[in-house]
Amino acid sequence: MGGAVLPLVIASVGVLLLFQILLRLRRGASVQGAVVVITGASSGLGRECARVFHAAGARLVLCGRDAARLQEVVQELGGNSADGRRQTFAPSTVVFDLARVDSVAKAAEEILKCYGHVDVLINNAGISYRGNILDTHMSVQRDVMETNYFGPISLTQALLPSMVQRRRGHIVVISSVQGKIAIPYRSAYAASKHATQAYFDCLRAEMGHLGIPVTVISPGYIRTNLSVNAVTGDGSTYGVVDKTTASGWDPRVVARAVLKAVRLKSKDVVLAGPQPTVAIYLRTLWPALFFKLMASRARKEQRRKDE
Ligand SMILES: NC(=O)C1=CN([C@@H]2O[C@H](COP(=O)(O)OP(=O)(O)OC[C@H]3O[C@@H](n4cnc5c(N)ncnc54)[C@H](OP(=O)(O)O)[C@@H]3O)[C@@H](O)[C@H]2O)C=CC1
Ligand SMILES: CCCCCCCCCCCCCCCC(=O)OCC(=O)COP(=O)(O)O
Repeated sequence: MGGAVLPLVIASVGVLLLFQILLRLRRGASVQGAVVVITGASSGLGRECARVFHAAGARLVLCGRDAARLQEVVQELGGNSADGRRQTFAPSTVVFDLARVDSVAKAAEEILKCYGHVDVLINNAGISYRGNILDTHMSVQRDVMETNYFGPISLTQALLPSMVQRRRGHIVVISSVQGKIAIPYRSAYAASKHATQAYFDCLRAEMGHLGIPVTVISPGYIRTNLSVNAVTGDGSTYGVVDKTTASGWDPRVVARAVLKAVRLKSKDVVLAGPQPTVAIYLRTLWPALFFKLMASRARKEQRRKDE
């Protein structure tokens, strides 16, 4: 009996490893020719997603507030071309401010006019925040929520009926590790990302029987302009490249992971190192310890500011 255990364990580990390898090798559905809308495509992760999805043959609709910066991306990606192996397409652009809900419905109409339908919507645009709650204007709390939450959900709800009608489509949202754990001095940002996680989890459940997948992607720090563009408690721009941002993941790596998640129709993806990943588990499994660690982090940061 004892002699049979070892081979059984070895065989089980072997099967598990094989399963892991097969999971990694999965490529999923192609995005060749798919109509992919990317918000916040003028910089950072959105711009890298534009590069990656363009190279994979997607027909892009790039969105942002700044027409000139979007045109730079279009110029860089180039016109229609076919190299025998893959056809790529010149992107279209739609310029609008996600924080102005009235402009979002009009923008959705414009987006639909580009190709008549949308296959994948990537809600990527967002803004971060730095400040303590005591000194933060209520208007800042609302503004961050408009850009990061109400904007993306308005665009999603405006494009969803055409997806439901076609029984085809895929909704993706770039949330953050801070959609799963709340860290000090990020109230507006973490709250907007927690709301995002909740809304798109509800949407996934509601769209399940209609065959429209919903993917929530939660990255850790990425090397972009997010901290430079962040808003502070009085509404001014933070304007600093934080060390955490500067030492974050390469946006090209994150963009490739976004493409993979779209191809595999993944439901929920965390793209972060061991610390944030452990913190996410700790928040659920040992909340008392997590809260202690966050309080200590807040004290340290306050001391640093006071010095
Ligand atoms: N960088 C990081 O460490 C992390 C980032 N993320 C998330 O990744 C996403 C992309 O951010 P990232 O690339 O890092 O930051 P960037 O600041 O480089 O890019 C943000 C993009 O969002 C667009 N944007 C901002 N406000 C609005 C608005 N009101 N209306 C329309 N577009 C807007 C900007 O376009 P423009 O100004 O041209 O209008 C810009 O293209 C965000 O949702 C962010 O929360 C998640 C985890 C970590
Ligand atoms: C290996 C043992 C680890 C023990 C775990 C201790 C808990 C450590 C706390 C870790 C907190 C991680 C916070 C990560 C935040 C993050 O990645 O945010 C991503 C962003 O959205 C960045 O936006 P920001 O504007 O804050 O730069």
